[in-house]
Amino acid sequence: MPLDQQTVARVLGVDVPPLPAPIVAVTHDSRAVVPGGAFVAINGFTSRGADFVPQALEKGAALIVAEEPADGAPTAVVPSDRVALAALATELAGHPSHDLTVYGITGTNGKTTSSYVLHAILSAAYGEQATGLMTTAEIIVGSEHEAAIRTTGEATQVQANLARMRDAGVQHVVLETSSHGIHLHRVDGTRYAAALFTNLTRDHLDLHGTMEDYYLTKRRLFEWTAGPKLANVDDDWGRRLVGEIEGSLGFGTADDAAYRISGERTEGTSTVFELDTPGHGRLTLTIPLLGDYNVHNVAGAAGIALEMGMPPETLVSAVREMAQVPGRFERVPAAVDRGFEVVVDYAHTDVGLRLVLEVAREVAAGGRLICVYGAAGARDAAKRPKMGAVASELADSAIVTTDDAYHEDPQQIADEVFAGADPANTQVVLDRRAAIAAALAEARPGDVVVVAGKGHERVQHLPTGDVPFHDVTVVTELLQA
Ligand SMILES: CC(=O)N[C@H]1[C@@H](OP(=O)(O)OP(=O)(O)OC[C@H]2O[C@@H](n3ccc(=O)[nH]c3=O)[C@H](O)[C@@H]2O)O[C@H](CO)[C@@H](O)[C@@H]1O[C@H](C)C(=O)N[C@@H](C)C(=O)N[C@H](CCC(=O)O)C(=O)O
Ligand SMILES: Nc1ncnc2c1ncn2[C@@H]1O[C@H](COP(=O)(O)OP(=O)(O)OP(=O)(O)O)[C@@H](O)[C@H]1O
Repeated sequence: MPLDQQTVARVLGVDVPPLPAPIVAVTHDSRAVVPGGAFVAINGFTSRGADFVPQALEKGAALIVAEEPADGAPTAVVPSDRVALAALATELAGHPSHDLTVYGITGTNGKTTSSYVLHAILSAAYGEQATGLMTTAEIIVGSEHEAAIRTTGEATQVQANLARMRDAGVQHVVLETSSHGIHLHRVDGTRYAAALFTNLTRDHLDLHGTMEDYYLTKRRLFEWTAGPKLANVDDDWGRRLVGEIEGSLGFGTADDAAYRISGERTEGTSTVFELDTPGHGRLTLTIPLLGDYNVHNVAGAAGIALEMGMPPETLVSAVREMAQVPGRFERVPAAVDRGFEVVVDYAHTDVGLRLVLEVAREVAAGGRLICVYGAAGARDAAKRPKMGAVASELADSAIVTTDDAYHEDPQQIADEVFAGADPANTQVVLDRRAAIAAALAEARPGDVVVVAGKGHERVQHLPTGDVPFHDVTVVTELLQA
């Protein structure tokens, strides 16, 4: 609903200049301004929103919102540009989270997988049309799927997607909530009904500086959530969270976990485990996913579902029937004819890489394990040599290649990765397609090739520009060629 001057002033908590007409839209991007809309000029990491005010005015902006007055433009001066953006976006969208049940999932690793698992459980219980999902991989509204750009979009996108879901009749929404999302106020104005914390390991220190700050940022999701809150108590930070936030429960293998995992075993391509629950006794869950970490991902999602009142029978059948998660230990069908396995996985930290290679080693049984991987540019560089060390330790043959280099030199990144690797089993092939081709050429029946780092992604960000690249598609093309 358009916002008149009085409403804008109330929402922002500051004086607002007279408006020619109620504000119809809000954006932080001058290129996306519509006539009669508000432009929030954000002081960014790389540029100043203030520099784009003339463009916003040219496009018909009726109001500028900024931390500093903009010369010659009607400006509402606010204490925080990003807080203001979220407040206006939420008001314009009509506070959609108040009409929805929103499940927030945070943590360093496992957010996307846990989100898909919870979405699958909710879809089984309430029907596909009643559920929605916002993750790194996709945005799902009922039966419509679209590729996502980021884990947690800007507040304008979050609120617009929630509104879209509400208007389409969706009732239950799983919202993957990154620490960037929390820190940069992208989820302000979202009311969470339940929250899940998967774990915390070193990542994103370029934004947070310290692990303590990273933790405190994620903790805010639990502070905001009145309903059920579950954290992984096998993780020290998760344990701390349960201790600090009243009403939160633990899940994991630890004896004191409210939702306790035990008896994990692999049966073919499935994993079976027991989940002791506070309200429904012991459940046996069979999941089409491999690896300890996926047992944790399912246990957390299952705990949240049960805490929210899901019948246990629905949960048990939902996780058994759930589909593969895009780009998470995704097996490429075209490889099966050749007698080996190619697995595409989103692991992009040393911790993630270790986990996926350990599972792949089990799948390989007596075969060789070949790993193609790289590290992203413009992100925490300290993990690069660690990834090199992990790949050399766990794979028989490792090929360092280019991930998303962004503005960084791919050779420089590869050198930093290689510095931690064992040269005896590691080579560098910078071109990602050529690296994958080299790995496939090496593979023999019984081997497992892991292509790590990009998972579901369909674009590679290079210093020379963005190019289409989807690991599963490239592997399939190379195998069919
Ligand atoms: C580090 C980070 O999060 N950066 C975000 C930040 O960028 P920024 O502050 O540097 O923006 P900027 O480029 O300096 O521009 C400043 C302002 O000018 C505006 N502008 C810019 C150009 C123009 O022509 N007109 C205009 O109005 C921009 O829209 C922006 O509002 O604000 C921008 C707009 O608000 C975001 O798009 C941008 O996300 C970038 C694309 C990004 O890559 N973010 C990643 C790191 C991210 O958020 N990842 C998390 C975590 C994923 C995980 O868990 O691993 C995620 O949730 O996806
Ligand atoms: N619970 C977990 N603990 C540790 N590692 C995990 C866990 N779940 C998944 N992983 C590893 O991390 C990779 C990414 O998984 P997933 O996409 O579910 O996490 P994410 O938190 O969404 O990541 P991102 O924030 O980067 O989008 C997986 O491919 C796997 O290697």
